[in-house]
Amino acid sequence: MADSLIEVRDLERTFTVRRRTGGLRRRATTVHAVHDLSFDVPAGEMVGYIGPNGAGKSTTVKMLTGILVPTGGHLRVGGLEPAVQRTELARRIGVVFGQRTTLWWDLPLRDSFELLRKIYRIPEPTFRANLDRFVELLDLGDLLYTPVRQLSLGQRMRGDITAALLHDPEILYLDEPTIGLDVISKGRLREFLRALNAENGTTLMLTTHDLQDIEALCDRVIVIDHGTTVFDGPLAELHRQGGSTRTLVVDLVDEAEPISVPGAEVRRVEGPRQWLAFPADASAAPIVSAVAASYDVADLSIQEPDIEEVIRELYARG
Ligand SMILES: Nc1ncnc2c1ncn2[C@@H]1O[C@H](COP(=O)(O)OP(=O)(O)OP(=O)(O)O)[C@@H](O)[C@H]1O
Repeated sequence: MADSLIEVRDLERTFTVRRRTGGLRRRATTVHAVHDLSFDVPAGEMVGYIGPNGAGKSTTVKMLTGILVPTGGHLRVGGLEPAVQRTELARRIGVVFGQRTTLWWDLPLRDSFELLRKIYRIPEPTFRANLDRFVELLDLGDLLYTPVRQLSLGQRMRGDITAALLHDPEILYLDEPTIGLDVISKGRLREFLRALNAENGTTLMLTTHDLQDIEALCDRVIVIDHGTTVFDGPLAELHRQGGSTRTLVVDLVDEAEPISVPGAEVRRVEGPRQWLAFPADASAAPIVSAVAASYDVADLSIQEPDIEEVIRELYARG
């Protein structure tokens, strides 16, 4: 695809590992961490890259950032070959790892940022404008002179995100950015990332086990398992393929027999409350009308499909 910012074709990465076969013997075996992987990401997209443990997510991101060399296939990021043009690529990408920091542990945040300015040769006006903007948006003002090791996880994450964005990267890779954060911090971070994408057009590739991150941020999801794509499409399509359902929760005025209406099926009854499942891509309106027409209803609510369930099914099938 001509206008893809990230182009991955038939990508392969194998590792040779020596496994004990009993006694002192070891036999070399080949692990296919990434196998026959293909996808494209156009500029400005927010993509969720998910899969079970050991699926090959980190290996893919390491190849995309040039840390690892592919053993086969084709890979271009912004027209560059990551492992060969790693320095050039570094100026165009930002990387954030939820589990470890790229900041200098003993230095105040401000000094870490200053070092990054020098490393990336960020022009002074760009640096100052970006720093001011992110410090304000991420509420870092009071923390600039605190050594990184004294920051809480949420504060450190905001520092790491600022560090990854000071040089105006076109692509931001985020690996478990909300891990360990409380609900409020997660929400603020997601809001910030949405705004970054909308205002700067930054392409986001998000690797996470937190599917709420995906639901909050990504229109598109790539699911990999055993190193290869098992799903690539909109989140809504993932729900559809997973055969997922929405649930209409009906509170009747009095207890009654299970409700019988076309297009929905009673899954549970507890006193006057009944849970009716219907296909996630169907409209709730005719079901709500049918229930209201035939029963005395005190209250109604709709529960959205459980994405965790959908993903679990997909992994189980793979
Ligand atoms: N340096 C390495 N040497 C040998 N095997 C490796 C190496 N790096 C990764 N692997 C193997 O490749 C496979 C994919 O690993 P990878 O770390 O990419 O998975 P992941 O999807 O990121 O998993 P997680 O969600 O647990 O982080 C695993 O089987 C892993 O053991």
